[in-house]
Amino acid sequence: MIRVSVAVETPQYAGLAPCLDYLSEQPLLPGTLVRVPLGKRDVPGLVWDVDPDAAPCDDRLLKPVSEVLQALPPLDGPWRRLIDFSARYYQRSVGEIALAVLPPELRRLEADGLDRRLVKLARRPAPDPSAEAPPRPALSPGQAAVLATLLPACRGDADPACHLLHGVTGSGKTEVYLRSAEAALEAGRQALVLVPEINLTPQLEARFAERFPGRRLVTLHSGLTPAQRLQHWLLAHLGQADLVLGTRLAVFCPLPRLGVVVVDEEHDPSYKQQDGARYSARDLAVYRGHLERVPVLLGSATPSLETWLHAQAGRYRLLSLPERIGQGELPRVTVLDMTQQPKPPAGREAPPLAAPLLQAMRQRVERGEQTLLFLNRRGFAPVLGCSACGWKSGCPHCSAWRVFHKRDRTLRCHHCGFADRVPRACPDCGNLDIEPIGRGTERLEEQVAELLQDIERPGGGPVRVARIDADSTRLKGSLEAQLAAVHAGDVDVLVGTQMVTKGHDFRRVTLVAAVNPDGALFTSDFRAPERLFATLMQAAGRAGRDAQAAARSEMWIQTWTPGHALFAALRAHDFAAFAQSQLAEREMAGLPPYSHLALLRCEARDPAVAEAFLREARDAARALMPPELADELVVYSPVAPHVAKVAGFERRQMLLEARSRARLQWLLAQWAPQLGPLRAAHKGLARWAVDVDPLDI
Ligand SMILES: Nc1ncnc2c1ncn2[C@@H]1O[C@H](COP(=O)(O)OP(=O)(O)OP(=O)(O)O)[C@@H](O)[C@H]1O
Ligand SMILES: [Zn+2]
Repeated sequence: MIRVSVAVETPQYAGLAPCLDYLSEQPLLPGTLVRVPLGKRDVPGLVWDVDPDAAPCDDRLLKPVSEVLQALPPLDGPWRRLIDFSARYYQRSVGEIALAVLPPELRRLEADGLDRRLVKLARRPAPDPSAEAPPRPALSPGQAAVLATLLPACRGDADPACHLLHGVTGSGKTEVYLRSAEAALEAGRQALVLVPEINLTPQLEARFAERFPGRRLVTLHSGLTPAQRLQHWLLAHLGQADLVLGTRLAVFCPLPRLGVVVVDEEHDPSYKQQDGARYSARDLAVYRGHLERVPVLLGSATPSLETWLHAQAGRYRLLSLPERIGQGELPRVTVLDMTQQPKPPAGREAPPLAAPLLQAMRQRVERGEQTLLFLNRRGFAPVLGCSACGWKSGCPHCSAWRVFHKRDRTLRCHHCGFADRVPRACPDCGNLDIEPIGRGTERLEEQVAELLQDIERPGGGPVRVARIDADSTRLKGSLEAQLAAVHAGDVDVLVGTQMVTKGHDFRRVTLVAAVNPDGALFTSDFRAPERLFATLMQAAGRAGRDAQAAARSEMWIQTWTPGHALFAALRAHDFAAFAQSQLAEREMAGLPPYSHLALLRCEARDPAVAEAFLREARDAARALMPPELADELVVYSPVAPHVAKVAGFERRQMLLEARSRARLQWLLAQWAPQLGPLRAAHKGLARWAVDVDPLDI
């Protein structure tokens, strides 16, 4: 019998070694999928590289491997190094990450089941390699220049590097992705393309499928059925899929012939996983490129400040597309000072849209063009209140208001999901006059239809108002149908949340308006201005994408803080200026990307339990710190986050801040292993997790 080291899904804090030892009758290559006994169960595991520093143990105590899934080629060395790195960096065990990123179906399968799947897969017809692709557009001069730098690396003829493709909205970044992928494919390699949310951009998938009809394209995201996900993953791993288009989890997809990694909208927060191993797929994509010596292409009109700083410092190669395709202009930005708008009569609510904006919308309707209204709040009203006694629709389980949804007459908590019917009268005083306070997309949709009801469309009939948000797109296929209606011109005004601001190539929209985006600025998160700027710039980018209409395209912003520097930069479409001013502020304040953070989060029913755990964790971290590092590493005391109570659990968090990534990693490597045992001493603690490079603070 031969001893093998196996990664199984045990959390790091369980106090077990990163991999467990088992016995096998035959030698097993690292990366082989096996099933092994653990406790009373049989669990999936991956044979891992033997750690030369591991303590020797007695073979007589070891159990044999239960089953070897021979039919699956072993996961290769670069894949295992990516997992090793992720585990180390995000403070998880190797097995926790390695198994968690396999398709759930694969983890369940036994050897027979896997064999059957593979036979079935082999019977699938391969795409016809002679299928003809539609003619490609001639490159713009900007695209040609960018590709001259990129293509040699995608073919494998030049040194790989990480590139930032900073291209304004509508500058044709997708065409650059397509050509980069094409170069890799022609060199016999595979391309990995990451997108923030695949369902939001069915257009992108369609464009890739259309461009490469003779190639096999697979998608990987959480919306697939377990069987589809396994099938797509297998095709990638077996080298039969040439292109993988997926969300953050696809960064871990095994690709034996990887040739290029593209990360579209690299600034998007959804690249960061918010539970389990809280990894950043964008950051891991960069690491993977480095590891496998393939070029990485990060694309955005509004890069994250982390990426922008890397590009400025020359660590990433900066490629720019400063102009829209067809020399189309970017929309003219108007900042509407809401403090200067006429006051409504006493006792009346101000209208949702200021008169000049409404006028601009009327013009669009009359010309048969579309307007997009962006309001980042779904539901009818964020709160319901009683004017007599001051009662408000709080959530009994969270420190948050419940949102009034008019369509099904419910009050719903967007944090814990708790919902019930809207009361007929105030639950506290019985007053019948309970009113919505504020406005969400549902209400805006209703109000816009009312405000525009007196105008006639050129085609006849009333103005058609539609809404796209998480509520209107709950049913499968409904988002695609609604987007198709917008593309077909069957909608005059589209009201929506962030969902409508991202990535869509709307050809008929000439006016985009942000209705009161200020709220986003008044949070304690230091990234709030960066996020809002990106959102507004992306939203503006949905207007005037048809070069012929670009000159009359506009972006309007209704704001109570028109003096904010963010709006001046937006008016000038000057990302660089905005980034520079934000970076200067961050540097002064010692915030990322000039410092590096880790957060320990936890929750308990009793806040005292959460706080006691964090206080001890804090003291443990401080005890580890040599005095000479006092100004390089700061360990903060526990605090409550913005929404402190969710679903009956009190949340608390504590922050570690370091001058350098290496220092932070050094501290984490010693501190994190202490947290498991520490947690055991705090009965009543429900959950806890270390979040390295947290996004929301
Ligand atoms: N070389 C080209 N010739 C003609 N049309 C092009 C060319 N490149 C891109 N386009 C078209 O220009 C439009 C905008 O391109 P694309 O959607 O790639 O922009 P983008 O930079 O990704 O924008 P965003 O950041 O807003 O998503 C698309 O309709 C695309 O088909
Ligand atoms: Zn709640």
